[in-house]
Amino acid sequence: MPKYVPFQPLSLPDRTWPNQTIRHAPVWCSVDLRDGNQALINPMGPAKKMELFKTLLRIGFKEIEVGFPAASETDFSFLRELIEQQLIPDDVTIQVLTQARPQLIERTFEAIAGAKNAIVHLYNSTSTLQRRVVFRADKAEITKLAVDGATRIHELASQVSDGRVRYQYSPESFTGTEIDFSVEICDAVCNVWQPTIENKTIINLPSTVELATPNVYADQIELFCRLFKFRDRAIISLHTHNDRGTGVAASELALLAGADRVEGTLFGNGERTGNLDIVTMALNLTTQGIDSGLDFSNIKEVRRVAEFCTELKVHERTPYAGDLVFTAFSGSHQDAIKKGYDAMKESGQEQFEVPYLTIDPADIGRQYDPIIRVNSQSGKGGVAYLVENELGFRLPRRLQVAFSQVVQQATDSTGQEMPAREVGKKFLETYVSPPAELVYRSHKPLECDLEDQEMFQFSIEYQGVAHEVVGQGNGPLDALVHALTEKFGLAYDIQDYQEHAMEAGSGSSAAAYILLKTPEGTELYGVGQHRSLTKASILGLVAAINRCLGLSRDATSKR
Ligand SMILES: CC(=O)SCCNC(=O)CCNC(=O)[C@H](O)C(C)(C)COP(=O)(O)OP(=O)(O)OC[C@H]1O[C@@H](n2cnc3c(N)ncnc32)[C@H](O)[C@@H]1OP(=O)(O)O
Ligand SMILES: CC(C)C(=O)C(=O)O
Ligand SMILES: [Mg+2]
Repeated sequence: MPKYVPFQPLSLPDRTWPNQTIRHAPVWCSVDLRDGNQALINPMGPAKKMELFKTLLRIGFKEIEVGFPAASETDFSFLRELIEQQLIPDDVTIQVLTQARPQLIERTFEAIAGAKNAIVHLYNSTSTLQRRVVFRADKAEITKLAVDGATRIHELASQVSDGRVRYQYSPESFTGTEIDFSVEICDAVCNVWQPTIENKTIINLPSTVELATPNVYADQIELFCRLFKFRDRAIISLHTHNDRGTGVAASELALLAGADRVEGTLFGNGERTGNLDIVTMALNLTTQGIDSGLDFSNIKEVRRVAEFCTELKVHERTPYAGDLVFTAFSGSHQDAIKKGYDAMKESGQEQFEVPYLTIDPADIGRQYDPIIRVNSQSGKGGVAYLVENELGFRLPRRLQVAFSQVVQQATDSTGQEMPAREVGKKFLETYVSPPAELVYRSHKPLECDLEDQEMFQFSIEYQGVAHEVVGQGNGPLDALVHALTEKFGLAYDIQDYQEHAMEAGSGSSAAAYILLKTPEGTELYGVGQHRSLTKASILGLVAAINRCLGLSRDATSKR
């Protein structure tokens, strides 16, 4: 006998769910304070429970499972505090879990006394495995347990006069239960509760343990809905766990299969590998243009509260909320993200279309400036994005390539990420203010008789000595190059010149990019920035010359 036996999926060749799409949000129920809490190393005390409860209200949950009051004094008194202090808004229903045991049910009703709206959630396990090893009971005995529990709940609920009590039943371990038996036991419970179209019962079909691929769960839900006699008088609820890492997928596919409601927790906290991550599922809907009804516009705050209350960290790669999910390290991703943002800016379009990003980080209170980070895997796109973001320089393509090599050398040698500010600093010290043998002070135009030519006098310092040099050319840059060649024998050719106005906020100055070629054929960029475009250009040229001079200094010192 093999140690692991494959799950035997049911046969549903005429399944319809693959042809469906999700068009609206389900009813959400948070089980953070119960299923999430029961799975914590340090279960929440009253203060943490209250903080999380208030956060769940702010997010917009209208159904919240607040505990298992018959199992825990903390849960019981928390519930009493919520009710007695009138902390439950009228449009919010609290839910409480109980096993199908009379004393526990009675204690549960004591806990909810005075609540305006409550769901009493009854469960018992129905799977073949649990029937055999835990309950050692046959189907009839398991059904009797559920029916007796449902009956006691019905009796106690009929005595409640000051609030509305709704019913929920979970055939726990539904995924490991034969569908016929799940239907049979849910029908039996509903025969007791007699739901109506106006007063539906919630039938929660948990993937208590995720045993198979998510499509199998969807088949189970679709078939259950077809066979269940009370389908029209029931709200079909999902409750997935994440043992195979597909808790979200299973809930999404099962919604296609006809479910109406979903239980889960923030960031998927819960037993073992966790519950359904409601944040992910809700924001997946947002990315499809569907209003989830939940507010995650400040996801950092939601995460802070969840981490504080559960004492568990949200992983860096957790969808939407993780530290690294709006960060692209690799070059081609960075390049594409930059181009995507540029294209959106240029076209002014509202539709969010940026490669590699499914959601606008700003919509969930995150910023996109730390999206791009630079390490040795990065390329020109990301490096250029950071320089533009940090300093306002829009680098010409060849300069992007050149600077990304400078950054790569630095990150390769340290093996570390280079933070945005460091990238900016590296850019400035490499291209804008490299070590200066030549310093520009000022310039003034002189009379020039030659057509298409201009003459200038430049005040400069070269190797620590002040000079006045005169040169002529087709503009100030050409004139300075000629003056320096004549006076000091500095023979560099301008290969490329580009400029742009810098965006408002950076002092409405101009940036100029000068590519110089040395007599040996090396090409080096210099960059200038100034309120005057002419001065920005001269400063860029002087920076490029200083880089050329630095290169020959290095070559001499190596000889
Ligand atoms: C999948 C889920 O998340 S289910 C929710 C699980 N959550 C919790 O259990 C929360 C905390 N639970 C507890 O503190 C305890 O289990 C209590 C207080 C509820 C009950 O405690 P105890 O009575 O000491 O017993 P314990 O939990 O060990 O009980 C197991 C017994 O209950 C029976 N049982 C288990 N679940 C159920 C159920 N849903 N309905 C009826 N009986 C049940 C078992 O068969 C077993 O019976 P046995 O003693 O005859 O063998
Ligand atoms: C109590 C039930 C719904 C549960 O938590 C589960 O089956 O996972
Ligand atoms: Mg659960």
